[in-house]
Amino acid sequence: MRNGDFAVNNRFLRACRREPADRVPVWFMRQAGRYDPEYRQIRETYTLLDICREPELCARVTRMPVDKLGVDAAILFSDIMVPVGAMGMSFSLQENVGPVMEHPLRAEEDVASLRVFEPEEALPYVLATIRHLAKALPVPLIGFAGGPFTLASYMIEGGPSRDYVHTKTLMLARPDLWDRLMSKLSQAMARYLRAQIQAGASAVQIFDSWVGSLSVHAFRVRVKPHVQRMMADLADLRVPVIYFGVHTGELLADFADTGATVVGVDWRTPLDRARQRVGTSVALQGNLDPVSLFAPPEVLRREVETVLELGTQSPGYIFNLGHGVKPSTDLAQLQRVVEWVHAFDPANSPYPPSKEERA
Ligand SMILES: Cc1c2[nH]c(c1CCC(=O)O)Cc1[nH]c(c(CCC(=O)O)c1C)Cc1[nH]c(c(CCC(=O)O)c1C)Cc1[nH]c(c(C)c1CCC(=O)O)C2
Repeated sequence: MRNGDFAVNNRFLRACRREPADRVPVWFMRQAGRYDPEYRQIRETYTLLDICREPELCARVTRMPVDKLGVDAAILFSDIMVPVGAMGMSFSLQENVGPVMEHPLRAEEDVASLRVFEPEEALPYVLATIRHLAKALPVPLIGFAGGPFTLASYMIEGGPSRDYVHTKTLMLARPDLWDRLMSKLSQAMARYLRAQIQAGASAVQIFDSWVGSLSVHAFRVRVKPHVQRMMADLADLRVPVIYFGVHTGELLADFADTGATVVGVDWRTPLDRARQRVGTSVALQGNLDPVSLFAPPEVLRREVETVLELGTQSPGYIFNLGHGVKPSTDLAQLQRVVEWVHAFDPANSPYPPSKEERA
């Protein structure tokens, strides 16, 4: 049994499929993290990668926001860099910086030596965590992987970047090598996501967080075919696949055309405009500005309702932030947001859905 099968009426999975749900479903990117004092306490003893390698602890951390916030889905606690290690590249996760590679990828041989790993052999602890969670969680579990552009950017830059000069230079100067790198990354991540789904994940999200740094043309020619292949590789499993990045306003139509079930939207693009761009074949997820959580509650409430009103104008909507929860966020603000989202009645929205949609 796949996690989530227990609830055919599950609101998160229903919204992914653009089916009517009793309430608007809500979860938060980075919902397990430093805003939670209990998480910070665990991090005093364990590194992030220690947590990932310890299935019982990792399952506990994954579950914490479900119990504390009342969200409608859990996201596996891990990091997009975990499978990069399994591909043969060493890295560290540096506090307030992000992933830093031991040796950045630059040459032909570096791409050739990347391993398209076997998930059960290379990352058994991730799959053990999912199996553990699939039995115990009261809500669906979202598995995830990094998108090929975002993973390539960390590998090539050697760490976080503002302008992706090395990454884009390789893409422009060596399109053949770039395509080989994209092929390996998308194949490895599709296999990894397949293994997560087979272990019990009910949906998966591809975090291509930084792909919005590309022009529409570069995305179409150099990245989109690989994302389409990933989606096609997973299609037989029939679970929702969410594709997300920031600064992707101009890419949204192409995102919808990858074969994704759900398109994640950052806070810059209003959801009604996002809907015009993606059409009606996908669900939308997003897109409250994570900084809104620092506003006084009454201001936050208006921000949440604006997002809800725009999101619920068409079927298939999942409330989320436009990017991850910031570490200094107040946990009580997240609790309030969940409460307000669940109290929201799409029928009382200024843009009520049709009778058919609410049937
Ligand atoms: C780009 C990216 C990374 N990792 C991830 C992305 C894509 C999402 C995004 O765009 O934010 C994905 C990720 N990383 C983590 C999760 C866990 C699940 C969840 O969302 O709750 C997820 C889904 C844990 C983590 N991964 C990381 C933390 C930070 C806290 C810690 O070190 O314990 C967490 C909770 C470390 C990390 N790892 C990465 C960054 C930029 C950082 C932050 C560095 C810092 O601010 O200290 C790479």
